[in-house]
Amino acid sequence: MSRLLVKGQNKLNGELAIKGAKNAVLPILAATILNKGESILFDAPHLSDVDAMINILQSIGCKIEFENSIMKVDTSNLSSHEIPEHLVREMRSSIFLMGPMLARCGKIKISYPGGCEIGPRPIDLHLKALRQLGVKIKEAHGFLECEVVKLDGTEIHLDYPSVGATENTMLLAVMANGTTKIRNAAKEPEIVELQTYLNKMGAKVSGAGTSQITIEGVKKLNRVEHKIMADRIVAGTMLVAGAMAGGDIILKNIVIDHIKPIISKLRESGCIIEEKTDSLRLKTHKRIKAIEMTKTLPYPGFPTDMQAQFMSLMAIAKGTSIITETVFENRFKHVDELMRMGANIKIDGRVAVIQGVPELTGANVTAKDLRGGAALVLAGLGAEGITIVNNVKHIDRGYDRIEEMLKCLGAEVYRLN
Ligand SMILES: CC(=O)N[C@H]1[C@@H](OP(=O)(O)OP(=O)(O)OC[C@H]2O[C@@H](n3ccc(=O)[nH]c3=O)[C@H](O)[C@@H]2O)O[C@H](CO)[C@@H](O)[C@@H]1O
Ligand SMILES: C=C(OP(=O)(O)O)C(=O)O
Repeated sequence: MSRLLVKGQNKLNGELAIKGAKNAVLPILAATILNKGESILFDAPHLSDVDAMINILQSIGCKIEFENSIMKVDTSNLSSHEIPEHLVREMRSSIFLMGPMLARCGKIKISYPGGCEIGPRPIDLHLKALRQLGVKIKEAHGFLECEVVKLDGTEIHLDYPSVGATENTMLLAVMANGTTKIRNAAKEPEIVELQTYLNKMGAKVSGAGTSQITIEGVKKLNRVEHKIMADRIVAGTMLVAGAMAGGDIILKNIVIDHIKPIISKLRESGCIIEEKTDSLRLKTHKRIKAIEMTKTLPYPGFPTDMQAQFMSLMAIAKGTSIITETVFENRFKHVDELMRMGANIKIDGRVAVIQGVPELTGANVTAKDLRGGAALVLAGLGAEGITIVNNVKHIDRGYDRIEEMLKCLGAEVYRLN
C-alpha cells in the first residue's frame, strides 16, 4: 500500500499545468454510452476513479484505449445491462451509468454505489427524477432493477441542487420524447461541461450553469471529440499548497472563474494572487491570517471539496477560524489526523473551530478520504519535519500523482511503495 513522505517547510517555487477534472470526466465517460460509437477525450486524468469507470465500461462490452492523456472509447457493442457489483462499489460515480444505460438499453441492473466515507450519500433525488421521466425502479437485496416504461420529457424539481442527480437526469432526458425542464438544478461548472459535451454529440441542452436546465430530447447522438475542462479542485489544492508552504507559484491551464470562491478566501487570508486569462500566480511572504467564517455551499459558494485543504491552512493561520460544512454530514475525518500534527481544532456538529498554531509538526497520519488525504499532504508541506501520509489510495482517486504535481512546484514529496 502506498504512502507519501512529505518534507515540510520547503518554500515552493515553480509552475504547474492543471489536468482534466475528475468530476467532469466521470459523467462524460458515462455519456459515451449514448452515441453507440466512438468518443475521443483529451486531457483525461489518470485517476483510480477513472480506472474504475473504465473497468465498468469494459465489463459491459466497451473498448477503451487510454494513452498519455488521450482516451478513445468505443461503445458500439454493449453486451450487458447488468453492472458487476464489485465494480459499482468502487466509487460513487458508478451511479452516473443509470441515465445513459436507460436511455440506450431501456434497462439497467446496478447495486447501490460505494465511495468515500464522507457521511450518508443517499440517491433518492436521482431515483425520484428517473421515475418522473418514466422509469420503473425495483429496489431489493441492495440492487436497483430499472426499466423504462415510457420515456417522456417532463418538469422535474430537485429538492436540493444535487450535482449527480442533475447530471443523471440530463443523461437520460437527452433521449426522452419531448422537453424536460430541471428546476433547482445544480450550477457547478461540471454541469456546464456536461451540457457542452452532450450538445457536441447532437443533444439539445440549454441553461446549464443556471438553476433551470432545458433538454429537448433527440433520437440519435453522434461521435464526439472533447478536451476535458481543468480540475478546479486540483487547482485550489495547489494554491493552498503555495499558501501553506509560502513561496511563489504559477498555475496554468485553469479557468479563473471556476476558482473565484477559492481565490477570494486566499486573498482574505493575505495571499497575493495575480490573475491572467488562463493562469494565475500566488505569492505569500508572511504568516497567513485566520478567516472568521467559511461556509461550504453549492456552486458558486465555497466548495465542500476544498473544505479539508482549507482547514489545513487555517490550522497554521494567525487567529481563530470557523468552517461550517453544509453540504455533507460527516466530512471532518481529517481533523483527528491534523490534531496529531499539532492542530487545535474543535468540532461541534457541522462546525469546526480552528485556533491557528504557529507551527504544525510532521507526523505519521492516515488519509480517510480523498480531500482529507490531500489536506494532510498540504499540512505536511507547512509542518516542521517529515510527515508520512498513509492510505494514498484515497488521494489517487482524484489527483493524478499528487507528488509529481507538488514536485513541479518545488516541494519534496515522495511516494513510498
Ligand atoms: C463525481 C462528482 O461530481 N462528485 C461531486 C458531487 O458529488 P454528488 O453528486 O454525490 O453530490 P450531490 O450534490 O449530489 O450531494 C450534495 C448533498 O445532497 C445529498 N443528496 C444527493 C443526492 C441524493 O439523491 N440525495 C441527497 O440527499 C448528499 O447526501 C449531499 O449531502 O458533488 C459534490 C458536491 O459539490 C462534490 O463534493 C463531489 O465531489
Ligand atoms: C467527494 C468527492 O468525490 P465523489 O463524489 O466522487 O466521492 C470529491 O471529489 O471530493
